[in-house]
Amino acid sequence: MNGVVTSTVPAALCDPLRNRGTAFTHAERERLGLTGRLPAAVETLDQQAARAYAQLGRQPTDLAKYLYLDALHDRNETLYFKLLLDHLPELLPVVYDPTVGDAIQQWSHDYRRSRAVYLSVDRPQDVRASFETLGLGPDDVDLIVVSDAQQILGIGDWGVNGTDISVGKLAVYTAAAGLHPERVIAVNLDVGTDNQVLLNDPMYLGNRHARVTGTAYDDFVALYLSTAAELFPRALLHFEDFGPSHARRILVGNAKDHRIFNDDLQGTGAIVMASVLSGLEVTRQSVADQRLVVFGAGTAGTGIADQISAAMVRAGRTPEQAASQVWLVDKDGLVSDDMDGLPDYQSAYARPAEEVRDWPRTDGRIDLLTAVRQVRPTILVGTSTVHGAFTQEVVEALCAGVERPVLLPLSNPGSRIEVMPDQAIPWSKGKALMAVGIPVDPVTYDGTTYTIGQANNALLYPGLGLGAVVAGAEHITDGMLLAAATAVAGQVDVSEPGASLLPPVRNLRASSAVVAVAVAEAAAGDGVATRTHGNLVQAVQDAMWQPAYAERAGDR
Ligand SMILES: NC(=O)c1ccc[n+]([C@@H]2O[C@H](COP(=O)([O-])OP(=O)(O)OC[C@H]3O[C@@H](n4cnc5c(N)ncnc54)[C@H](O)[C@@H]3O)[C@@H](O)[C@H]2O)c1
Ligand SMILES: O=C(O)C[C@H](O)C(=O)O
Ligand SMILES: [Mg+2]
Repeated sequence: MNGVVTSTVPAALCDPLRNRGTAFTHAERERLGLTGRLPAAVETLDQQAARAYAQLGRQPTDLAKYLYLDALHDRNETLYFKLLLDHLPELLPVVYDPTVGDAIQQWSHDYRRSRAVYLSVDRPQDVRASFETLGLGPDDVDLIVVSDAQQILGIGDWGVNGTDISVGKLAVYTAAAGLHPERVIAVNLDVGTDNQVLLNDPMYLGNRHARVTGTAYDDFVALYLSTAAELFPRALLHFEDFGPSHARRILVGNAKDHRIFNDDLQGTGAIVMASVLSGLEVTRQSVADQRLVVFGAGTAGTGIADQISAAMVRAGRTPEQAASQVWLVDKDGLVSDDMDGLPDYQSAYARPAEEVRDWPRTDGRIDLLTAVRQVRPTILVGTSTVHGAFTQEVVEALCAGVERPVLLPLSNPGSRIEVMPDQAIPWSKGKALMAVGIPVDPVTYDGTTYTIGQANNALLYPGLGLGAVVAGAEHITDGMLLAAATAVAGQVDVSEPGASLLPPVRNLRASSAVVAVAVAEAAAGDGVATRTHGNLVQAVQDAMWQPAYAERAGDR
């Protein structure tokens, strides 16, 4: 017995939420059974952070940095978030997009451990027990991020490797908006994978069969939803990176009964709405008068079309008029109503075949360039995953059509983006009002420096989630999404030439707090709030977890 005890790492050093390593005082070390198990120095969190940051700096690649931070996350959560928060613009691209995409591709090879919950379609009887192992009660969980990893970023199906998109999204929730790290759960729904590389990789850690589909898939998602909602009735259920055929169906089918949020549809739609609102500040136009072309009409693209057309309706258009100001271009070209087998999320915006009968075609399709020439869009969005799709010709045609087009190539990661700003800004002669999904450097053209905002849902969903939690919102309403978008756009001053359309990542905590207040107000206005607060600004501040050691070691 003795031998076992002395060779075991003490519990206080193993629990990442309680561990404070060399910051434990001597009295705490004694109380927690750590006497003699740490070097003599007693450090502050700042001293530890300085060492960790130096260690991080010695990692040779972003992927190595990701793995270093991942291990730190599993060792000492306070220190991890301290580091993240102190260096957010530098580290967000490491723990999140784009590096998380590389990490996911390597995940089974790099696997050490993770606190995520893995739910296997082959063991539905384990779903409840898997959550119960966490030892959390009905009031203990604010948020669960789940992914079935069918459409990770723009890199497709990564099966159980996609676990880290849930982990990464949660890290951003905590870093950006102070969601309490102990009150959140990352979940992977392992329904198999159609990724042949994974299925033939001896290291692959997930279920080694094709994705289940049909009723078996639907039943498993329903089981997840009902179990999570029953065990953690206050939790917001965030869906991430589901495939296009499932994402919308799951959201629409369950929005009435569950506190459910789809980030790729709703979060992306809202951050794009924020970019558009800022762009309209520059052009001094109404959203009601916009013409939107979406290239890549999947989950994100149609979510964006929904949000922008909903805003047109709020600005006075009928739903039919709003839909008539949207054009979708997908693999088979411009989406028109004579196409066979259109998915429902595209058919809502299909153009009448009659209207486009005389438009020029290439190989029978109306391509993006033609659509841009014909429509003269005021807003062009890219969510296609097709790198380079916004060619010089397309950008020039866009600028020939309107004075200051809004240009949003949003595909992630960088290897998928439709065009980089350092190309598009000169091609547009500085006219395009741009934002992109990944962090990029400013572009100087003709004496003006253009700061490119990051139209990534990460600038929006953390504040949205925090606001929903503070309000105890039963649903995420369109009003809450628009409030979030308006609050984000309200934080930028676009009067200077080249100004960013979105607030900078370095202000993300403050920006998220502003979003949270607006969202909680909208939740109350829409009648979905279950908690009221005398002073909402203070309530939001109080709800934001800070990376600092609690008074008494061992307390969380
Ligand atoms: N910036 C953000 O916040 C954000 C949010 C969500 C998604 N995204 C990005 O958007 C992209 C799409 O994500 P998704 O979840 O919507 O994926 P998705 O698979 O649901 O949609 C992609 C769509 O592009 C279409 N497409 C593929 N090749 C095409 C081509 N050659 N021409 C025209 N259309 C083509 C597909 O048919 C599909 O409809 C990804 O790169 C993702 O990272 C960005
Ligand atoms: O995860 C991101 O970086 C944004 C978005 O959710 C995506 O799927 O690309
Ligand atoms: Mg996503």
